Amino acid sequence: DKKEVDLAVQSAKAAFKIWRKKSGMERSRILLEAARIIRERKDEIATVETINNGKSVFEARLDIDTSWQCLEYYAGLAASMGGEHVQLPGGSFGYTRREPLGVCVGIGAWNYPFQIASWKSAPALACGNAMVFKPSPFTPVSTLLLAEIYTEAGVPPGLFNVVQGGAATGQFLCQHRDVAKVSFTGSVPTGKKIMELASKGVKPVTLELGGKSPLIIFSDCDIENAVRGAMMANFLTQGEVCCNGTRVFVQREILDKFTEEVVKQTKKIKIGDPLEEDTRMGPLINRSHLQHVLGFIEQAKNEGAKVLCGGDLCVPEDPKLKDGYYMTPCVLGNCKDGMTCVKEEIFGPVMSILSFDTEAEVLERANDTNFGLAAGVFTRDIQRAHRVVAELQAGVCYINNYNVSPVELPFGGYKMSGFGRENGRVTIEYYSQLKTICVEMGDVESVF
Ligand SMILES: NC(=O)c1ccc[n+]([C@@H]2O[C@H](COP(=O)([O-])OP(=O)(O)OC[C@H]3O[C@@H](n4cnc5c(N)ncnc54)[C@H](O)[C@@H]3O)[C@@H](O)[C@H]2O)c1
Ligand SMILES: C[N+](C)(C)CCCC=O
Repeated sequence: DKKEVDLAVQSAKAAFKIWRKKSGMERSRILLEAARIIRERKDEIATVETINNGKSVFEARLDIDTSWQCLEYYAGLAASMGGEHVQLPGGSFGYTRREPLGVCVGIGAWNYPFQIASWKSAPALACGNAMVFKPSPFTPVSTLLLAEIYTEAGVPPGLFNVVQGGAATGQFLCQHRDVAKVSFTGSVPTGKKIMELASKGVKPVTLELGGKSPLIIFSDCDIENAVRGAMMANFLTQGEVCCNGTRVFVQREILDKFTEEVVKQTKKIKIGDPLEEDTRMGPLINRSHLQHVLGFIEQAKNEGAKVLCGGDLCVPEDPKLKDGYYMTPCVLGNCKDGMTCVKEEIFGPVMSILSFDTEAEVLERANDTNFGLAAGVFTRDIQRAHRVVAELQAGVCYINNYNVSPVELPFGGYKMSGFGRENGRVTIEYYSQLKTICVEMGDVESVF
């Protein structure tokens, strides 16, 4: 509630006073220690994440890898954050300092709970800020492990605080007068509300929102690779991934061959207990979301799409899983641009296949959306690959791969998929502010 939010912010504010005085090297050492502990506890954290979210433990381990890698990356940058020196006439000069913002708020979605908390807190802390983080109420647990780890690694108590709650708690955080910035990951409707709330206090925001990304498969591609790419683009974390390439545009010459192979591979995905080593798809986040996703498939059928596989409620054989929120991953054929399944973010394991003939046509159709988070292209023609990504209206573009996320590269959207970035060097700019200092070496030349 409001009182707890205030306590968390005050505690972060007190810790910020200590943390901002530390040198970049000192902050770096503590972040590296936190990264080491995450690596050491990787299996345990991944297990908690699987119980938290339902994704397979195999995949959760990959999320934990990108989390400690992010801490290591910003630990590496912490000591080299600096400004510039500018010479002015008469021996005068100016310089800039890159300074932290203060108490930053992180608000997370439920699909990558530990990873989102790490991707926000690592650059925030590296820049000298404190953070109060609110995970989704559907996945409240794993972020607490991150707080425990930061404390064990040596950050001042309160520097990374976790508050639990839903929309009301998030609103208190966005409106708090001692909060300097809000970084949000979640849906477009919530992102708009957060931007509005933050604007009242003129607080900068980073918005990592939803998507409906295109994946373009040209007939000269390596088909096996393209099929693997399309699987990566659609079925990680039960399809509950913001940057998924759910509009799969396939050039007509290879449509049948590609579709046959993608359906074959989709049917092979092992669904079941996400804690088992060979499971590759667990349950969706909750019953209402499962119904929501199944509803999109019904609507797709009504609008003329053809279910090529999956799309059904799934009851695994294991009796302990009978009430789980499982569904079979779905491939939809005969899709057209105007269908709901092609236009709206489904956030479930549903791939829509569309055919195309020419490069110009597919670019026009791929960009015909309000979203702009990601896009992909599969081709062996390197000139075409670069020409196409230059035209795609998306913040993250993949050539001959999809949904990999090296932390060295910035991640974030165009258009209604948000603004600001996570990861990469540029994110330092989103968690710091620039101070200009102008130094006079002569006398004041007053105009009065
Ligand atoms: N671009 C990205 O990096 C990225 C990553 C993951 C998920 N997403 C997007 O997130 C969405 C799914 O996640 P979700 O269902 O948790 O999203 P959501 O918008 O419902 O909730 C996200 C977070 O915001 C909080 N919240 C809800 N209403 C709020 C309000 N009025 N003020 C402040 N906080 C509020 C929630 O409690 C939760 O912590 C999808 O649209 C997906 O594409 C984007
Ligand atoms: C790690 N991925 C797959 C690129 C997902 C990033 C966060 C999106 O929901």
